[in-house]
Amino acid sequence: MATRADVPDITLNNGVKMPQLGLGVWQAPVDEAEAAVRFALADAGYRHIDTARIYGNEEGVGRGIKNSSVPREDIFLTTKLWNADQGYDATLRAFDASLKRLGTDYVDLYLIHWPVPSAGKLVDTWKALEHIAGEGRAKAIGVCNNKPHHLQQILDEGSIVPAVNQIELHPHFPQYLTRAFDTSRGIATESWSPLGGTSNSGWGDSSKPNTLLTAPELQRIGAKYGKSPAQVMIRWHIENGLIVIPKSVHEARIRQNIDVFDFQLTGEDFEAIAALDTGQRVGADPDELA
Ligand SMILES: NC(=O)C1=CN([C@@H]2O[C@H](COP(=O)(O)OP(=O)(O)OC[C@H]3O[C@@H](n4cnc5c(N)ncnc54)[C@H](OP(=O)(O)O)[C@@H]3O)[C@@H](O)[C@H]2O)C=CC1
Ligand SMILES: O=C1CO[C@H](CO)[C@@H](O)[C@@H]1O
Repeated sequence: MATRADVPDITLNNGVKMPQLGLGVWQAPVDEAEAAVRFALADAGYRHIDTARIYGNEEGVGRGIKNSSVPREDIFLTTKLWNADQGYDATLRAFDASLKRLGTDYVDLYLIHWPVPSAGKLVDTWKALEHIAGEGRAKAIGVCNNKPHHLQQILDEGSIVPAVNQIELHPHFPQYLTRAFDTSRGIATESWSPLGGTSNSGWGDSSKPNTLLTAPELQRIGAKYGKSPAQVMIRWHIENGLIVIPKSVHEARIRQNIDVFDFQLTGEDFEAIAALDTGQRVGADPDELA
């Protein structure tokens, strides 16, 4: 069984250490999130949880953390500012409300959820995150769903370089360009929907079935190591230096998804996975999400 000691840390650009693998909880109702978080922390060796205001389960995540009996300081907790709360003052209020729901007095990482170009509030919102970081109530701050031209606004007008850019990233959509930009600016890239996402996941017309979890190529690679397609994909993110947050609410899968530290992909495996690039997102294009 994998243990906490198996999961490497990524050192962020401000020196904060972030476990490279965590548990995502999008679409987990509050009670399921509570149970999944408790199990992941207390029984499966996870020390990193990814939630968001918009997931509606911050209370459950907070309770799961408390019930796990793992000390808060040993856990890396991320939440995110929702689009409707952008703007300097609204962000400060939204952050306080998230902390209250989570039952904690700090988060390890606070992220702006979408750039929302049509609102024109990205930089003001970023300045509020800088204020929160200055108070020590977020150990690190970052963004989600930023293309290089969104990040450039923050780099030009902000004082702190984002620690993390959390973006859609999986074998169908490997995001080479944004990854290269992030790396060149010292920003860690974190993969969302790292397994290709949940089928019919609520993205409206852009919702697509998950074809990666049953992909014959990933099954073939996994068979060599006694691993599932999900484990092959998680290993692919890890070996690519990406932070990865697979979501599951099932105990066996939560355990399976952290059991990826006893095998290594070969060059041929990487080539076969690279061939799965279709350029297809499962989620929204950040320039189109208003
Ligand atoms: N910043 C952003 O804009 C976004 C961030 N995120 C974050 O990223 C996380 C992960 O992305 P998400 O979209 O949830 O999708 P994932 O790519 O993590 O896939 C989750 C789906 O895969 C299933 N699954 C998980 N493990 C296995 C396994 N071992 N074998 C078979 N099926 C499995 C889950 O089912 P089950 O639960 O039933 O096991 C679920 O249906 C989110 O939970 C959220 O925290 C996600 C979207 C956008
Ligand atoms: O993280 C995410 C999942 O939930 C949201 C929708 O409800 C998305 O917009 C977002 O990117």
